[in-house]
Amino acid sequence: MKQLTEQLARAIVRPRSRNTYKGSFGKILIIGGNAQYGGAAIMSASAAVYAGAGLVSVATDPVNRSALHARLPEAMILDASTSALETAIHQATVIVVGPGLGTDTTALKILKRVFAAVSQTQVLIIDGSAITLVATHHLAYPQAQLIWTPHQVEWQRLSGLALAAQTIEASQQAAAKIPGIIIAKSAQTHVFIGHEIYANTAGGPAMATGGSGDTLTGIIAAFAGQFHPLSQAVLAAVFVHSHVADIVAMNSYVALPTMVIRELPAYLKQLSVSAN
Ligand SMILES: NC(=O)C1=CN([C@@H]2O[C@H](COP(=O)(O)OP(=O)(O)OC[C@H]3O[C@@H](n4cnc5c(N)ncnc54)[C@H](O)[C@@H]3O)[C@@H](O)[C@H]2O)[C@@H](O)CC1
Ligand SMILES: Nc1ncnc2c1ncn2[C@@H]1O[C@H](COP(=O)(O)OP(=O)(O)O)[C@@H](O)[C@H]1O
Ligand SMILES: [Mg+2]
Repeated sequence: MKQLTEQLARAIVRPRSRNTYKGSFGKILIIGGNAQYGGAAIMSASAAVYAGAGLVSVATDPVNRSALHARLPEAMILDASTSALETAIHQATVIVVGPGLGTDTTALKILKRVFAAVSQTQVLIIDGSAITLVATHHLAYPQAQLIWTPHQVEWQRLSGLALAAQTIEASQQAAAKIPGIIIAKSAQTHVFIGHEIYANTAGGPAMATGGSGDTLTGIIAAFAGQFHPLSQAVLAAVFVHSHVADIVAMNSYVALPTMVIRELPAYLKQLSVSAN
């Protein structure tokens, strides 16, 4: 087992080349946020913008329009229930589906449309409600570069492993049957990539607050849009999310997602200029 450390993040978060534009840093589409959980999509999109994504769009319930624009004018918005969803999917390089999507029939319909529209070259991050829907409805895995971000209960649904049975060995065996990268989130997050296992060295109980996982999806998306190879970008994102929360937690009892998001640009700048 390998450790996820700052060294890995430092190696991938480098200064930006001069001859670039917004299209050079990923076109991210976040799909989620129903009428109840609009905040989840806003946190995911905010994390993507603050982690350096070039362009971020949010496909959501239209009820979230004013809140999203007020909180995050950098993001574009579309109604997830219209054919604008398919158009946006085709234009995106990295897609997140699930934060605050919900698990009702509307959510299931949206998820099936996403799975039908994505292509093999696109990165698809499957989180939260989308994981629950895949597990409960036994959906076929889509053709894309998949990244799964289950918390322990979602991992139970997806892998069939009860919480007490989620040993590293059992989780690795279950992960091997699912295509893509699995980020098994907990107080001790493990990332399963092929035959390799990475243990996160950062993070703590200040992160135990709603929206922490939604925030992680945005950071992964932004890193996948900016840095290569994908596996290193994902590993760096997991570390950076938790490490920035640790920085916030030095002076704060809770590392609220919005606080972590606000700290991202300064930490990424620091990483990019520090010697390897
Ligand atoms: N502000 C917002 O809009 C928020 C929206 N959220 C969205 O709400 C939807 C449901 O997410 P939930 O995470 O509640 O998922 P679930 O609906 O799957 O609920 C998981 C349940 O298991 C419990 N639990 C026990 N052990 C746990 C563990 N180790 N890790 C996680 N949960 C554990 C939780 O308390 C919860 O009752 C997702 O789409 C998510 O993105 C949440 O992220 C919270 C914040
Ligand atoms: N006690 C803890 N120690 C370390 N990390 C934690 C702890 N509690 C939560 N986290 C992290 O916070 C995130 C929670 O994700 P998730 O449960 O999906 O949140 P949400 O769906 O509310 O956004 C994960 O990245 C998890 O590793
Ligand atoms: Mg979650």
